[in-house]
Amino acid sequence: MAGTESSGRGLPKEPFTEPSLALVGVFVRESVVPSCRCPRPIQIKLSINCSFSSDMSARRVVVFPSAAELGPTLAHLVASRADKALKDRGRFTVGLSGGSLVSMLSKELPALPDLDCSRWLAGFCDERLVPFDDGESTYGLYKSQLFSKINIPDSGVLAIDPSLTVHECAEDYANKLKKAFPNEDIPVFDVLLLGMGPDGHTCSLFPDHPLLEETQKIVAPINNSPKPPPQRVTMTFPVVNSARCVVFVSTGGSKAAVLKQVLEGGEGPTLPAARVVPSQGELFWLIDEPAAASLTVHVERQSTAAKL
Ligand SMILES: O=C1O[C@H](COP(=O)(O)O)[C@@H](O)[C@H](O)[C@H]1O
Repeated sequence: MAGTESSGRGLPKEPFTEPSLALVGVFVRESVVPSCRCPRPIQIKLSINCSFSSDMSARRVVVFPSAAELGPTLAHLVASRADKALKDRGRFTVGLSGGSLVSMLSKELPALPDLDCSRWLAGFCDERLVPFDDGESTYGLYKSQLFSKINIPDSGVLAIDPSLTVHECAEDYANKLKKAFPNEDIPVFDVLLLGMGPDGHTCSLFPDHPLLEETQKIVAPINNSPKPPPQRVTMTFPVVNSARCVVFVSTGGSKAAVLKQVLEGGEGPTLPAARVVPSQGELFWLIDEPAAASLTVHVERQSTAAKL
């Protein structure tokens, strides 16, 4: 929706547009129609409802010429939210995703000058249930490509235990999150970094899967992932939508069709990525021109390292 983009915590940016406006006028008076003998009250209700969904007003879709030009902005965004979190709460909590994000973050974060990750707590939005030395292990990839290059302590990384069964693993990881967020029923991450598959999945929340309706668990097991490997654990929507800031990164022409469906809607059930609507947080979609090729919604265009 053009002109209703927002920069933070659901507050409209510019031009100012009240996200929800409801005017209800009720007039009650006695009948003054001479021919009417009964002094029955006449009640007229006027109702004007202008509703803009707050999720739409909070979303920012930012398009870069290429993935290479998007990367530095992603790193700046993470670093700026980290600075704020460290000032406000003394630590920065971030949820990482696998897939194409691993290499982008591993290149861009260590390139930032003066990045201090000593008070970071990094978890995983989803994880594949494979040994850490398997090429499919998201933790394994981040350990070798990113954690080895930044000063995050081992205690600052919340990893799964791949020796457990998938159900035990989800429960164990949920307990680790609860321990890390002792004052919150649902962990509130400062930033969640998400990817989206060409089928519209995000985390390991796949289209038409019963896990999309999970409201009780904060982490769920999945035994039948349509994308290999089949056994995974994933954060659920209650956690994803509680974050202070959610950042999707989606690049390449193979994402164009699904991105259009997710950002503009269409026929059929709402895809998992479109169900990411932080209840009070920021929502960014950082995409490149090939991925944005079919979009008709309002987008912001940036050519180089932008400060978001
Ligand atoms: O399997 C997964 O895929 C998604 C999307 O990955 P991408 O390579 O298309 O960006 C990823 O976000 C998720 O963490 C991962 O487990």
